[in-house]
Amino acid sequence: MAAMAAPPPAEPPVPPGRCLPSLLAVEPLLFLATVSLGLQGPLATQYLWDRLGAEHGYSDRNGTDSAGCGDGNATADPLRQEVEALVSHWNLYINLGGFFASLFSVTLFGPWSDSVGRRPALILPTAGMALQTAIYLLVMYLELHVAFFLLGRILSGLTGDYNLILASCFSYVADVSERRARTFRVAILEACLGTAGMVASIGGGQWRKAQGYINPFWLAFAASLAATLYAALFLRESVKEKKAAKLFTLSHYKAVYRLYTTPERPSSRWKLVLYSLAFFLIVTVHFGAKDIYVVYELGFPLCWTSDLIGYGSAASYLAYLSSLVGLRLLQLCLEDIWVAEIGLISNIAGMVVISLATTTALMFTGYGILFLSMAATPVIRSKLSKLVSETEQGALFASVACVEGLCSLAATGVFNSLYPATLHFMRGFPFLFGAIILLIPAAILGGIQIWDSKHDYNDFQDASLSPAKD
Ligand SMILES: Nc1nc(=O)c2nc(CNc3ccc(C(=O)N[C@@H](CCC(=O)O)C(=O)O)cc3)cnc2[nH]1
Repeated sequence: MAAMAAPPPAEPPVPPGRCLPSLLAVEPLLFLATVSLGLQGPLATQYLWDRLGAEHGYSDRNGTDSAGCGDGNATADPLRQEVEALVSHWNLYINLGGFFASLFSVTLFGPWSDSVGRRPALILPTAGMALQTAIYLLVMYLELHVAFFLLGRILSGLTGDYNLILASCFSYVADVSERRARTFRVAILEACLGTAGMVASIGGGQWRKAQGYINPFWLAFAASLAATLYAALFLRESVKEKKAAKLFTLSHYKAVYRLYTTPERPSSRWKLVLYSLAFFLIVTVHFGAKDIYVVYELGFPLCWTSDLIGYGSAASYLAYLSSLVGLRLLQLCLEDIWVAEIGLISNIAGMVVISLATTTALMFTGYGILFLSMAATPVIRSKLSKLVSETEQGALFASVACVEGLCSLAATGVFNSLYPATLHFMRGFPFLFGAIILLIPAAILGGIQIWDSKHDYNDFQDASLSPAKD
């Protein structure tokens, strides 16, 4: 693609008359919000288990951890099956409620933030998350009906939820980064996400075992409140030309629609669609694999105990950090898109090894091979961001956040039903399936790059001109 002569963005001015430090880093906010989310998810599921189990006279304190190793006794208990079904139904209602509420709000607030600035679009969803955690705490203290979980999630969904936080953070980074440095800045943000996930999942699990739900949930509340205060008091605005804009108008939805229908250049339209498709497939496979790691590791022949499962989870989160380092090093000698291809190869190879893993050593080898697997998504995010103008970043990342919400639903649906259906002929089949699916984004990214380089060749009519790097 020919380099557009975009000037590096000027640092946004510090608002006059503010005495508080004004930071240009959105990373701490994403870290706090992700810790809060990462603590809440498993704790809420576990709470549902114990509450619904107690209501139905089933008292297995270990809940989901005690699936047993290959003997099938634990899963054959009809009461257990009933509770399992209830928990997964409630989880599904809560997730669907949150998804549909945030679908409307993210596509409203995202484009709105292109006019009024990113800070309002960060304060609102973090406050919504704090409200949700507060409602969950009330449910736990007062033993209210679990349907209040759904209410809390829908209220948080209406303020944009975690999806809007992600969208606003990535738009923020796009606002403040130079085009060439963007991929790495996006990767840093993703690494924050991974580190926070690791802290929350390992710390949260141990803490719950020691003290129950309430205290870790207070931390989740504190983390989302801290994120809100950070956005309100410390974060500097990144949108350079703010203007007042009405919130409740259809024009915000139209801005998202326009992205895909009337982009600056004709070729941008199908590139947006293809990159989004590649993003959808990659993230769906990642979420889907995450969903079934634990059951896969608990079952025969791996039969992992809870501490090994903790190490496995840590290893899968480490991929965010190793991918960041790998991306930086590979960027020294390769174009971004080839770094993404290497990331996908690492992902495919790792998933194949995991699908065949019969021993602990082989399983960890698989996790090891996945060390570059998180390098592809920052490249795609950065490519997408460069296809639209500076004033459309909010709209773009809002649509990417919706794609990510869809990934979550698709992954849960496909991988959670594929696993039990293929258990009898190959336990690791869903991982192999994921590896095969990843060939599609690999082909899409390669195809676009080859098309781009041919296009540049035609434009310049000079075989010696190398394609511009962005
Ligand atoms: N089915 C399912 N499984 C999950 O584990 C899950 N986790 C979340 C928690 N939220 C999130 C959101 C974003 C990222 C994330 O890492 N996003 C990066 C990279 C995506 C990737 O390459 O996998 C990003 O760029 O958005 C992780 C967890 C949401 N839905 C889920 N859905």
